Amino acid sequence: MITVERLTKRYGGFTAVDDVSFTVRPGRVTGFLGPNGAGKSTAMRMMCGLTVPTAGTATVLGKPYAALPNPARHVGVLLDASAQHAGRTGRETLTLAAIMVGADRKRVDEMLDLVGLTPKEAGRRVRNYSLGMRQRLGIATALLGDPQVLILDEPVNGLDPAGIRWMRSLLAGFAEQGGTVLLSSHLLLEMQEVSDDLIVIGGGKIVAQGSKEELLSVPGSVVASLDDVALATALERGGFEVTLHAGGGLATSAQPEQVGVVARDAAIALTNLTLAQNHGLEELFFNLTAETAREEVAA
Ligand SMILES: Nc1ncnc2c1ncn2[C@@H]1O[C@H](COP(=O)(O)OP(=O)(O)OP(=O)(O)O)[C@@H](O)[C@H]1O
Repeated sequence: MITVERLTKRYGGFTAVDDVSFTVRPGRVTGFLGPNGAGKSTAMRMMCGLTVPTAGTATVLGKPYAALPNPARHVGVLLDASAQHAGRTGRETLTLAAIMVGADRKRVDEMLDLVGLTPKEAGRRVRNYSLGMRQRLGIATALLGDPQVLILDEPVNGLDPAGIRWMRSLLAGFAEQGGTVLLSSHLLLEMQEVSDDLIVIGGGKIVAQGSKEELLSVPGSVVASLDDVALATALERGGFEVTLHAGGGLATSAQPEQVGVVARDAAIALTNLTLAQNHGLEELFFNLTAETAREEVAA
């Protein structure tokens, strides 16, 4: 469990993270989404004790990260896959991490195997790794201490399609065993696939949070009839919201069967009736962050 309460970070007069509160639950994969500069990395760094908050708190498993005894045993962190020592081999990187964490040395081979780095690749220096290989090594390091919580900044960045699929099943498996996963990504469709819960941030503020189902469900219908004006009046009288649909006809908060009943009672013939289309995370993302994106353009 990660609990963030009223977390704020100011750099001079600029507020990078603005009074942010959320909970990341165990047993779930939580996606942290937002446009460039939204404040994702800053918030994650504060959760891991790397950036000091101006105000508010972030706790992991009930304690500030820095107060956890041997934190890598509890929290696996991957904030910047490029930040690994370029002159060491992958195996050396993991072996050193195992010594520091106090993990059994045989975990090194287990983790290399888990993240799909071959013995030959593990023997190469990190400076010769592709971004995807660095991500795999970063994940191996994060998992080394057998943590209950994972905090991963853009972990699928640089992974090929097979790597993305592998990461998806790894994170789902981790959450299934009761682990807590927070990951940020720009890959909206990927987030839609992998996440159970979503937190959307824009301009340093949380603009939406909830389960994927809650955030992506668009209850309602699109309807056309022989008399849309009369149908709109009848629907509104029934307590439903009605707007003009961009593609013609009406969009309403009423479910198709409710539209059918209203139309029947008002003796209006329908010419088309469909469940409202769910345009997915991409549309949600652009709608929710449009205001901050416009501000950025205007600035
Ligand atoms: N040390 C710093 N000093 C001044 N401003 C900073 C500092 N660190 C981050 N910022 C600013 O805070 C804002 C949020 O940055 P952050 O890296 O958290 O965004 P992000 O959502 O992770 O973006 P991206 O997706 O591009 O990585 C940006 O405008 C950034 O320039």
